[in-house]
Amino acid sequence: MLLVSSLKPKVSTSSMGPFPSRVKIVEVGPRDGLQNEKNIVPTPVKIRLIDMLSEAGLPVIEATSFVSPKWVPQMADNAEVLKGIQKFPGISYPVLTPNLKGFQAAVAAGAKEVAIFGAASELFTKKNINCSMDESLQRFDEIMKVAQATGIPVRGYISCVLGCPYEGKISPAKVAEVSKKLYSMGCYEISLGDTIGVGTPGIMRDMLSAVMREVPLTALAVHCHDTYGQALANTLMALQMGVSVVDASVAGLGGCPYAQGASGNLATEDLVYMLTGLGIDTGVNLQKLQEAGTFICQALNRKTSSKVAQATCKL
Ligand SMILES: CC(C)(COP(=O)([O-])OP(=O)([O-])OC[C@H]1O[C@@H](n2cnc3c(N)ncnc32)[C@H](O)[C@@H]1OP(=O)([O-])[O-])[C@@H](O)C(=O)NCCC(=O)NCCSC(=O)C[C@@](C)(O)CC(=O)[O-]
Repeated sequence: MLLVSSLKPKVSTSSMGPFPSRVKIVEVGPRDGLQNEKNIVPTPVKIRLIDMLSEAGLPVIEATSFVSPKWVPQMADNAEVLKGIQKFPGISYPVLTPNLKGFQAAVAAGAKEVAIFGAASELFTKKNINCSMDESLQRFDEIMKVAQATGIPVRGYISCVLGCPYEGKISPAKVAEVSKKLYSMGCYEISLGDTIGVGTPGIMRDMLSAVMREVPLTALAVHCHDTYGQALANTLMALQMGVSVVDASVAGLGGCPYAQGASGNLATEDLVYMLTGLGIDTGVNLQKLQEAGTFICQALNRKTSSKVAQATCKL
């Protein structure tokens, strides 16, 4: 016979409130989803994908990144992509900028919002953007000063929040410290990335509890990769703790080229399906989103990683 005490959840639920009534989905497929693709995706395909995602009603679509083309050749057509997409009213099309050079190129190509990207790991920062964490913050500060002077909102990413491919475990205190720095610098939102998808809901809870002491909940987003099949569960934990901004990638595409072992992001289709089931509003049309997923998978000659798309596939 099972004792009642053994049925008690091990995870404390003291920090959990009701789910948010609305969730903002940040679609990262065109950038995070494609950046690791070996074969260069034709620019018109990238543009069509973003237009289809706009038609599906995603409120934020990360369009590309203004990084070194030697480091990430797939994003070398950043200006053409940004200039070529239809800009739907009410939808933001942010781009990644690692330094002032990238920021200036992005603005010249018409970017109205950018994202800087740091990490809670010294080794990952070196591998990803070739500098120390302190140097990265100096570069971000340079971007922030010009962005604030020109009225460009800046989002901040922190990678490796639940584990690092080079350093292993990352303490919640470290993530909280970096989050506080980026928020104090002026980032309007901090996206917490489980870059290699090693986290579990308990670790997510501990990390978020620490970050929430430094940054208002309304300024936090989660960005989960699905390497160990935990992305949806980790996201659900974040939602239960009050986070209302979630990054996801159509068809579950994605992965950072400088994070060994990184696999795809949480599939946007699966996220929308779960949120709809919970009665949480996203403004996204699942049917149109799936059409975008089918389009990009056909273009990449790839099977979708979205469970929802697999389940509803007519073939
Ligand atoms: C940061 C750098 C540029 C430093 O790279 P570096 O080699 O140290 O840069 P440098 O300043 O010494 O310059 C070297 C060359 O790059 C050029 N350069 C310099 N900056 C730029 C720029 N912005 N755009 C275009 N070109 C640039 C520069 O002009 C020069 O050109 P050369 O004289 O040799 O011809 C490089 O390390 C880089 O581009 N890294 C980007 C890596 C990347 O994109 N990673 C993936 C995104 S992060 C991610 O996926 C995680 C996330 C956000 O999704 C969240 C999560 O899941 O955790």
